[in-house]
Amino acid sequence: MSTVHEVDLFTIGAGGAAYPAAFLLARAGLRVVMADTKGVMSGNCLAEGCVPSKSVREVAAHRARQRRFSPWGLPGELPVDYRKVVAHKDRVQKDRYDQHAREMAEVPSLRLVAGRARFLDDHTIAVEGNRGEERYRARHIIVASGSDIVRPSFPGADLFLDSRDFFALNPVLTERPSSLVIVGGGYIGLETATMFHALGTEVSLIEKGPRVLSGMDSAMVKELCGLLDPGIRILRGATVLKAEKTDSGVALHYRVGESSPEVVHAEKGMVAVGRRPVVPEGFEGIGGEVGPHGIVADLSCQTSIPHIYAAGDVNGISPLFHSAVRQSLVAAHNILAGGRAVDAFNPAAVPVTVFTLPEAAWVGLVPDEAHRRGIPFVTGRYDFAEDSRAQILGETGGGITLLFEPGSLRLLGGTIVGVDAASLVGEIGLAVAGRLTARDLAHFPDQHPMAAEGVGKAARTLV
Ligand SMILES: Cc1cc2nc3c(=O)[nH]c(=O)nc-3n(C[C@H](O)[C@H](O)[C@H](O)COP(=O)(O)OP(=O)(O)OC[C@H]3O[C@@H](n4cnc5c(N)ncnc54)[C@H](O)[C@@H]3O)c2cc1C
Ligand SMILES: NC(=O)c1ccc[n+]([C@@H]2O[C@H](COP(=O)([O-])OP(=O)(O)OC[C@H]3O[C@@H](n4cnc5c(N)ncnc54)[C@H](O)[C@@H]3O)[C@@H](O)[C@H]2O)c1
Repeated sequence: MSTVHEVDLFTIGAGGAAYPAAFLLARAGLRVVMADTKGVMSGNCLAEGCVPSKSVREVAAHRARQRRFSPWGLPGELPVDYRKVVAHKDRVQKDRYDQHAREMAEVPSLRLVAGRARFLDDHTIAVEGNRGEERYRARHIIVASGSDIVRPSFPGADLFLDSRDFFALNPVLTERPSSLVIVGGGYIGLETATMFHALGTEVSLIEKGPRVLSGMDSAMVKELCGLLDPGIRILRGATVLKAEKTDSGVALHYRVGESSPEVVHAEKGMVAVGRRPVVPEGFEGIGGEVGPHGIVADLSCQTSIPHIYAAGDVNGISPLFHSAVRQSLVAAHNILAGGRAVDAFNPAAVPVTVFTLPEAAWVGLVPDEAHRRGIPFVTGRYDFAEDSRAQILGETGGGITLLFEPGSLRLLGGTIVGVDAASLVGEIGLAVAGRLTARDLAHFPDQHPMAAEGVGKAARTLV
């Protein structure tokens, strides 16, 4: 029988849902071990998600902006050397892995073990790694095992790449395809479509639902779709029938509604049809509750087993990196409080951005949700057509829509489509979290000439 290591906190996974808690509790003097199959800290955000996809996206955004600037004295069409784009992406990933290794080295009481963790009982975990099995007995556990790619099952789907093939370190895709067909019109499909179109690839996107970005506010999505480059071919309500290999790449057969089957040819295909939570082996066997969106946890991140917390993508509450980080800290605070729920995750103040070109972002209450829940609201609106920064950049489409509680004019939420949306949503989110009112926003002297001026101007339509 191997030794059982006694620890205060054990995390399954070492991504954004794990390491903020691990660092906090290790610095507080607790014995902490993180286990991750990758053997490094950072999870999928750095391995194949947020950071690498946005490293490629920013190059594409620069090229799109350069093309728009061509009437104003800059050469228009920049050539793209995609191998160097990938090299940049890989370098950012490596730099961040090095940075995280240095951060780990500063906290000697924190250990990271490489291997797959599984529950033996509600306090005991086995980790299967290169050196065989190690066992840990933990007072507290955070399950932070994240999510993984869903691969669709249509015939020939294995011919298609996925987001890992595009964005992992040393990825499968190293050359820019001349044409790309993407299955799935969610976050990853639409972000990838707009970035590769901006890099010069001919892009078709096939979405099975009646609209792309389903589940997001319909007015915001409609405004965004009106601003996407019409050169991106988007087919909605389409059923994929099969994919085949051709001399020049792939052929995807699909049908829209009841119409006759059609085919799209492309050099490469990508599937982006969602992610599913990864529940560690043994969790259900020890009585842990799992629902359709992953491990069932409340907003204090506690599961049905009081000393086991679940944070990040694995609980399906808000599958975003910054939500994972916040939930990790919520779990840590509640563990430090002896299992009492002294802290809770607030899903009503989480900024979200779809990093398309242009961007769309929202936080808190949005019109569709307000209608669905019967919540009354009044709106303040600012069009980027009037905005000095938008005019300077030639990006005058879209605008800011803020939702306020009638009477008190407390800010409940907002949507932004267009210039700097991903940055503006942070300011609006902080105002929602801080329970600010239209008057507070109207009186704040946002900087000129930046798009944030629009936040105050939208509020001033009501006070
Ligand atoms: C292409 C792409 C782009 C994205 N872009 C954004 C973005 O711009 N902004 C944003 O906020 N979010 C983005 N996301 C989502 C973001 O990556 C996730 O929300 C975030 O990584 C969740 O963190 P996590 O710690 O919960 O899980 P993960 O990052 O998935 O980490 C879980 C870790 O646990 C490990 N693990 C799993 N099971 C076990 C086990 N049994 N034993 C040991 N280890 C295990 C996994 O290997 C993994 O390293 C993107 C995702 C993708 C795929
Ligand atoms: N900017 C961000 O914050 C960001 C960026 C990328 C990913 N993410 C995270 O990653 C998750 C996964 O992203 P995703 O884009 O893979 O999933 P998603 O759930 O956002 O979208 C999947 C889309 O694929 C469609 N679909 C499913 N099966 C299909 C089929 N057979 N044919 C055609 N369409 C089909 C769905 O209707 C849906 O529109 C997101 O939910 C999000 O949590 C976040």
